[in-house]
Amino acid sequence: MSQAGRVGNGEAVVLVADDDAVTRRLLCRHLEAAGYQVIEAADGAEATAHLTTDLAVALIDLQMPRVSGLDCLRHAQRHCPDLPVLVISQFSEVRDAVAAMKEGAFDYVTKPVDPEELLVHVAQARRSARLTQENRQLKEVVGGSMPAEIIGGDSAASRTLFEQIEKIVPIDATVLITGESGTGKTTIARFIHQHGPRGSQPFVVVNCGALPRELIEAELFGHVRGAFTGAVADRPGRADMADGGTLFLDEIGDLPLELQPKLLAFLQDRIVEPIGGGKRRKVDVRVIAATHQDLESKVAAGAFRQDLYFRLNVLPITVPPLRERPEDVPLLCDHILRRIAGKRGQDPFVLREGAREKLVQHRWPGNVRELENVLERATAFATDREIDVDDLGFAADVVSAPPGEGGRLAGRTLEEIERQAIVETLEWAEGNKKQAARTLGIDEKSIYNKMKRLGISWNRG
Ligand SMILES: Nc1ncnc2c1ncn2[C@@H]1O[C@H](COP(=O)(O)OP(=O)(O)OP(=O)(O)O)[C@@H](O)[C@H]1O
Repeated sequence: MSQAGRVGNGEAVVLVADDDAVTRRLLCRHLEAAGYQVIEAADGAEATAHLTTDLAVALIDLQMPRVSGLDCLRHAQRHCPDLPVLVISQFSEVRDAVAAMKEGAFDYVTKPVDPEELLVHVAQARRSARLTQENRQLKEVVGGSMPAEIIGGDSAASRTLFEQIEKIVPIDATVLITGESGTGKTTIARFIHQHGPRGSQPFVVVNCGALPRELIEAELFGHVRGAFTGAVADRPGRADMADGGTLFLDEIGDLPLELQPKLLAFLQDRIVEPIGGGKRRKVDVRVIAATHQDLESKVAAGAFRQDLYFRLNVLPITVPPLRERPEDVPLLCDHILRRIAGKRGQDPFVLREGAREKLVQHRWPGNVRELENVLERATAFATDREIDVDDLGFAADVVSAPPGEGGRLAGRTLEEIERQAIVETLEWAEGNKKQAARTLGIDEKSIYNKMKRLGISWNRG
């Protein structure tokens, strides 16, 4: 059961999910009186069906049948990460509410809910979500104007890469950047944008791998009010926001097959057509796409359209993995260490010779991002300004053990075994956490939590 109330309070829509009809009605009445639109859900399953990015706030009771409040919260975090969730709990369940906050709930309200308090919480949640969203959008748009530095050039592989980039920069055509995770594809995309003819215009990112499939089209092309459940206002897409500048399609290999014809049509005529039949608008954007996947194999396997691949692959760039350009490691280390010290307002760190050698020899399955993480950690733990091998925190024996050759399990702690399983799977998945999580049979959030707990520094950002 769901119903919309009267429009007001900036047309903000609040989802109220509670199986207790009396409480639910009461909450709805308070919110409607304050001018909010309200959508009701009588259990967790109904609530998850209504969780969309167009909600302003979700109020979710922790104890609900079918799908628990905690699972609704998790669903919200996966599908609409910017949506603030307020959990409702009995006073006696405050511990659960606090646990929900640890999982990402914005705040909690206890039953019986005080109307004044409720409205304050909802207003705070909205304000905070708006700030986060604006911040992120700003970062994504103006991020293109923060100078992108590409360090390297001591290896033949990176010299060839730099020559390619230099040639591509002034040509205002579509670029396809391929390479393992963490090799610098996004950095190169920004660099090309900044130094090319559109450098003063926006650089707008759409991460096709991070967005749930049902949201990608709306993010790209926008939607009109009423286009789908929860689309309560017109919203422009990122292709619109990029007008005049560059649209960066990250993880293009993850674009679902059913959306590929739409992107192809857009690449052909640059016309943005919002979902729900809004006004068609021509935009002027340069497209740069990137992927860590082998698109040719995906085409051969029927998972990526060949015509789209050809449209994207106008100016191809392949970024070599760091292990194929070890000569670049010292340069990168100096650059990263300078950046870390600058950020912390400290004097530069010095890499001792042994540590430098170790870093050059490492295979870097997570590439430059892994190198950054290792150095961040090493500088945090170094007792003086000098970084030694021990500061690198390589669980060397574990990390370098090839998959399946980790030795006998008996005599080792579960934590060690878990750590090894994660590290090896990440290596195998070339740093791709989504893929590693899938292989390990856990969800993506769990792999992040486990990595944090076990101190594995393999962040993809
Ligand atoms: N050549 C380089 N010079 C300086 N910094 C670099 C270079 N390559 C990568 N980096 C740094 O490494 C990190 C990862 O780079 P980036 O995000 O561009 O990689 P990516 O290939 O886009 O990764 P993913 O596939 O995971 O999105 C960034 O912090 C970036 O600044």
